[in-house]
Amino acid sequence: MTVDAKPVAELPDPRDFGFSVVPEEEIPAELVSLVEEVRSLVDAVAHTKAGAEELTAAREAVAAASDRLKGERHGVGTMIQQSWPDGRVEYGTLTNIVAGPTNAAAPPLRMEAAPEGGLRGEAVLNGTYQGPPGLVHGGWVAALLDQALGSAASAAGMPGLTANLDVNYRNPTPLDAPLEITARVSGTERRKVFVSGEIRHDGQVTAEGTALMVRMNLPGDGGA
Ligand SMILES: CCCCCCCCCCCCCC(=O)SCCNC(=O)CCNC(=O)[C@H](O)C(C)(C)COP(=O)(O)OP(=O)(O)OC[C@H]1O[C@@H](n2cnc3c(N)ncnc32)[C@H](O)[C@@H]1OP(=O)(O)O
Repeated sequence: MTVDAKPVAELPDPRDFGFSVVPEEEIPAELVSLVEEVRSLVDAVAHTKAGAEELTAAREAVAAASDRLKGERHGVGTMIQQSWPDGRVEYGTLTNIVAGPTNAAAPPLRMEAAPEGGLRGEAVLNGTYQGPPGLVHGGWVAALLDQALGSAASAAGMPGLTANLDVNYRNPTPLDAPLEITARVSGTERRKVFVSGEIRHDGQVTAEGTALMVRMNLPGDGGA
C-alpha cells in the first residue's frame, strides 16, 4: 500500500465549520450523574417484573423528570471537545450513540492513546445491548468498532467519515463483561485512511474490523 499522505499537524476546529462546541469540562457533574442514572433506568425498565401499580408510579415519575428537562437544548450537531491526559484533543458529537457523554443510550466508549500506538478503550455493555442470549448484538459490536476506528483516524489528525466497514465476528462478545477495544491507522492514500481494530474479552479477540475512512476535505487539499 502506498502511503502518500501525512497527518495534518492539528485537527480541524469544528467551529470553523459552523458547529457549536462544548468543552467536556463544562458539562455539569450533575448532568454526568443524571446520564448514569438514566442508563441504569433503561436497564431497570428493560428487565423489570414490577406490577401495574409500581409501573404506573414509575411512569409518572419519569414523565415528571422529562417535563423538568424540556427547557433549552443543545442543537443536533453540537460537538464536544475532549482533552486527554496524553495531550490529544478530540472532537465528537455530544450525543454520539457510541461515545457521547450525555447520551444515556451510549455505553459510552472512551478511547485513549495506547502505549503500543493507536488507541485503546474499555467498555461494559449491559443487557440493553443484547442480541443473542447473553451476548452483545452484532450491530453494536460493529458500532463499537466503527467508533474506535473513526477515533483512531481522528487521533492521527485525519477525522473523516466511514466509507467502508468490514467486521469479522470471531467469538461471541459477552454482555456485562469488560471489553477491550483497540484501533490504529494502518495506512493512508490521498484522503483515504485505512484503519483496523479489535474487540477482546479476557484477552481473546471476539471481533476484528477494518475500515476505510475518507478524511474530511480541508483547505489546501486541492480536491485530492
Ligand atoms: C471538525 C469535525 C470533526 C469530526 C470528528 C469525527 C470523529 C470521528 C468519529 C466518528 C466515528 C463514526 C463514523 C461514522 O459513523 S461515519 C457515518 C457513516 N458514514 C457515512 O455516512 C458516509 C457516507 N458517505 C459519504 O459521505 C461519502 O461517500 C464519503 C465522504 C465517504 C466519500 O465521499 P467524498 O466525495 O468525500 O470522497 P470521494 O467519493 O471522492 O472518495 C475519496 C476516495 O475514497 C474512495 N472511496 C469512497 N468510498 C469508497 C468505498 N465505499 N469503498 C472504497 N473506496 C471508496 C474513492 O474511490 C476515492 O479514492 P481515490 O480516488 O482517492 O483512490
